Amino acid sequence: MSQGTLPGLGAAAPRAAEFGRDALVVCDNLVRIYQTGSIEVQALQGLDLLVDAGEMVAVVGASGSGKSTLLAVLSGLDAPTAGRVRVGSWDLMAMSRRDQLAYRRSTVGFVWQQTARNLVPYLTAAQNVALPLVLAGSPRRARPARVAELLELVGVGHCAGRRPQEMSGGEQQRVAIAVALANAPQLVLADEPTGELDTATSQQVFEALRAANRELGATVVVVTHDPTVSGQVERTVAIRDGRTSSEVLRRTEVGADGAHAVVAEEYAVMDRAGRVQIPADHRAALDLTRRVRLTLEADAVSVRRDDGARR
Ligand SMILES: Nc1ncnc2c1ncn2[C@@H]1O[C@H](COP(=O)(O)OP(=O)(O)OP(=O)(O)O)[C@@H](O)[C@H]1O
Repeated sequence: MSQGTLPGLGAAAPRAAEFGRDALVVCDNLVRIYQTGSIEVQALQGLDLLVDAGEMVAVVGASGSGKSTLLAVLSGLDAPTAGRVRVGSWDLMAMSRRDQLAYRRSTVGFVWQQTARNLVPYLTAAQNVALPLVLAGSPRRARPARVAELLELVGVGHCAGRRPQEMSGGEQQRVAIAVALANAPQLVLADEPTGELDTATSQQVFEALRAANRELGATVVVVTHDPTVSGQVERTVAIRDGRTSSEVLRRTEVGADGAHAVVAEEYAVMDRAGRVQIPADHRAALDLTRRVRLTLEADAVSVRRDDGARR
């Protein structure tokens, strides 16, 4: 090969597209190991997740599967042990303390499960929503209109002058969403926001998150055990053992009679190394054990039991 061809070859070689280049949230092979004494817990074990700007995504999974750890990483409160995590233009692995503060004030809003943790108890709803505006140095004159707009958006304008103990749990959570939205974050993270609420109240809190998504364009990632919430978003991501294992996509179809029906389809998630987790019930039904036979077909890859000698 002559030396003269090398620059030409370099120019022609396709560059591997960066994983999730156009996504707002990129989690690439995230690992989080907690060390308590001699015990090591792998809370995230190579988790990949992409969320596009404007999406509303529910994250579900058994207790201990790593959901809260994922949200803590995305909120900038916790740092992963390895991997790559980016939100917008922020590389969360390489943030100084000052960056972390700026990130939390400008880019991300957070709603916790415990209603008491979200609001300052001795401030009214309006004062709670104004607080992040004050901390971000927003002009004093613009604040009352912004506060009123946000409280109206989440349906608790009537609570403006009340302190948290003078509101129901659902009202407090909706005020908490308004607080999270105050500085117009690109990303809103909610960890079990309806965990302490009954079904009817959960629906109101979910509607407030949906308003943030649809009307303000905020991208929302909500961790939930609540089927009322996970059943109403277009994408539900399931986490198992610190990895994304499956996704349910929902779309609305209009039938011949004009009626709307939601169609939900479940997909397994393939990681970047090509690994797919076969659900336990599928494995049990076909007695799939350690070794399986893979066959490439015209439009599918089949997975069959190894009927050869068991070793
Ligand atoms: N600070 C910590 N120190 C040690 N281990 C931790 C810590 N935080 C979480 N873990 C462990 O990491 C794993 C994942 O925890 P995580 O809270 O992310 O799960 P989760 O899916 O949010 O669970 P839940 O639904 O019960 O809130 C668990 O085994 C948990 O015990």
